[in-house]
Amino acid sequence: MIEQKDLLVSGLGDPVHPSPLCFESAKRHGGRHFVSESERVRLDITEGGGRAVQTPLTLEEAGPRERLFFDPRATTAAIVTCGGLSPGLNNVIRSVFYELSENYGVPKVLGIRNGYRGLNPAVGKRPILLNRELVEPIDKLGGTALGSSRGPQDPRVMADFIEAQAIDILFCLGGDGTQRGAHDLHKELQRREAKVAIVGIPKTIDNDISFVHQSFGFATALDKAHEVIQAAHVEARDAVNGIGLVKLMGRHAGFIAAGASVVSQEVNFTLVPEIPFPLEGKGGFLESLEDRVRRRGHAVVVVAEGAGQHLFEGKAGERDASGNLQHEDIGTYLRDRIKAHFAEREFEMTLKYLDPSYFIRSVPANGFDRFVCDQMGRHAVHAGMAGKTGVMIGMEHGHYINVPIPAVVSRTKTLDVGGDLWRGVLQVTRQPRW
Ligand SMILES: Nc1ncnc2c1ncn2[C@@H]1O[C@H](COP(=O)(O)OP(=O)(O)OP(=O)(O)O)[C@@H](O)[C@H]1O
Ligand SMILES: O=P(O)(O)OC[C@H]1O[C@](O)(CO)[C@@H](O)[C@@H]1O
Repeated sequence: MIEQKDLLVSGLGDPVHPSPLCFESAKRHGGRHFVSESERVRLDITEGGGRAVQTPLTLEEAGPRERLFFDPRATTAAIVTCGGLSPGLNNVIRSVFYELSENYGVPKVLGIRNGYRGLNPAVGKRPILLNRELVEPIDKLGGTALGSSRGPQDPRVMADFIEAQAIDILFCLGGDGTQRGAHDLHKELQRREAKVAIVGIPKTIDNDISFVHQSFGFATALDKAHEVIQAAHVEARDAVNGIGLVKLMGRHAGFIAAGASVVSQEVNFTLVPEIPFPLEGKGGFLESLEDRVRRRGHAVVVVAEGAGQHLFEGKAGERDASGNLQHEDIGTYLRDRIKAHFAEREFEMTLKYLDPSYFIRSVPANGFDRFVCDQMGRHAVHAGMAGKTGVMIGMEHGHYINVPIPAVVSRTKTLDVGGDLWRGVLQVTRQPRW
């Protein structure tokens, strides 16, 4: 259960060391980066009896602080990347490294190999000492220079390793699972009264992490998904009664499918996890698709990985190493159902199925994401050096913020089906309002 105290940003102790950053210069540019502003938001938390209550949460603006908890010259930091890939991971690693080593003067930054696995010496590779030569070129590359993994590690074993390596700050780049792992680790270190800062940096192309308006990698994923949708549109348009069906990632949330549909403007049906749709019958997906093809000669359908799972009820899905439910493959299922539907009606049709899943997340970050990564990495360093712990860098209302991890993982962000993005999708697709 989340307690009120979990909703406050934890600190390791009094920050006593003067910061080497130039605050006068920051002030001349508006001072926004070091004046801590806060705002009130409402947070849904579930208490004992499953009652959802609304609790006000004070958010703290991220940014450099005048006094630090750690003496930069005596600090050891480490970076770990976990979960699935996302464009921009290397950019964040680079940004964290440069902010630490060049702006704060931290002498030792370790790269933890292959996610939390690298914090368990029994199964993981040894950390690498990051240096300028290694880190300098990685921003041009997709993936993560440190490697990643899924699957649990014992927080006690990880805490032992962190203490043995004398790591003062650990930056955990990953999705909601990674942030949960970071929280467990933070709790274990707190229990030991170890002065180690755990700072999360949100990573997901799915954009489903709370308190992050737009996570890094999402914009790049939209660019790539858009290219594939354009291909599907051209194929559908130039065939006789052509249908282009594109499956995109999005386990719990339809942000990629919805965003890419709006970017493309050529999509006629967008199917997302948040809105169960009727497959058959009048007004259902198949009938509506047939109607569209009869009227316009072609159609483009975008389906998110987590959509339509109600169609598989009763089937027990498998789980990955981290415990994430593996969805039934809605893409190939729809492909086969669409073909069967048109065959039954003896309605000639050509269907092209495109599944660009890994293509949209393994590529280098685009310009916008590179910018977000740079800022996120630097804010994470400011938080860590100030001794903030159990926090993740978020972004709300145009401000980077330090958010307590329990608040982050207390809810999953999903599409607001009454919001602007979904309204945009409905306008673009003109699909039925299921
Ligand atoms: N509830 C949890 N408690 C502690 N650790 C967890 C939890 N869930 C996941 N982890 C750990 O965090 C790491 C990454 O988790 P996971 O594979 O779920 O990816 P993720 O961070 O959610 O990213 P993605 O969005 O790509 O799925 C794994 O090592 C996993 O074991
Ligand atoms: O094949 P993997 O690595 O498990 O990744 C697939 C998952 O990664 C995600 O993109 C999240 O990072 C999900 O949308 C998807 O279900």
